Amino acid sequence: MIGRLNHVAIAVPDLDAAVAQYRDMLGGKVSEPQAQPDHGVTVVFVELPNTKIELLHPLGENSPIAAFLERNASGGIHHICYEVDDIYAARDKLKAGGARVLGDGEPKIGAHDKPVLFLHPKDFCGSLVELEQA
Ligand SMILES: C[C@@H](C(=O)O)C(=O)SCCNC(=O)CCNC(=O)[C@H](O)C(C)(C)COP(=O)(O)OP(=O)(O)OC[C@H]1O[C@@H](n2cnc3c(N)ncnc32)[C@H](O)[C@@H]1OP(=O)(O)O
Ligand SMILES: [Co+2]
Repeated sequence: MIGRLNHVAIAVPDLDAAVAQYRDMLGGKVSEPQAQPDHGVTVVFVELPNTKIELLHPLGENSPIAAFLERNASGGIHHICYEVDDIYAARDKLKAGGARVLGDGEPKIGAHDKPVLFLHPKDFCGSLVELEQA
């Protein structure tokens, strides 16, 4: 069911510093910051030849990454995003298998303008999983 690795997300306390580090020290190709108010984050993508790194910074009052950054003051790997061919079929299979689909269970439009869903980290080896419609 899961396909390509779309991105690995890193929550960062200082987005400008993270962008400078990825661009200037690591030589990465970085995007402009994109506000994602529906997701409570601002994102910057670092494009690698085989995947992307998503730098995440909280946006707004109830950001879902706020508690994570409180626990990880210097930042940390926050989620991994796999592509799936049919996000509704994937969701239904996961729910039937007892996995917790976060939020109201309906896909939201993600940073690539495609539907995304999140799965509870406690159900997947302690790692928050994002699924993105391929
Ligand atoms: C733009 C879009 C895109 O790419 O298209 C995005 O990525 S948006 C990216 C941002 N959006 C999301 O993350 C949406 C889905 N995320 C959520 O709904 C939330 O972040 C939760 C996953 C439910 C966690 O929320 P919160 O940290 O407030 O919950 P909590 O403090 O009660 O934590 C419950 C337990 O899960 C653990 N926990 C929390 N976040 C975790 C993470 N990212 N990775 C691994 N473990 C994690 C905590 O340590 C805790 O474990 P213990 O109980 O053992 O202490
Ligand atoms: Co993501």
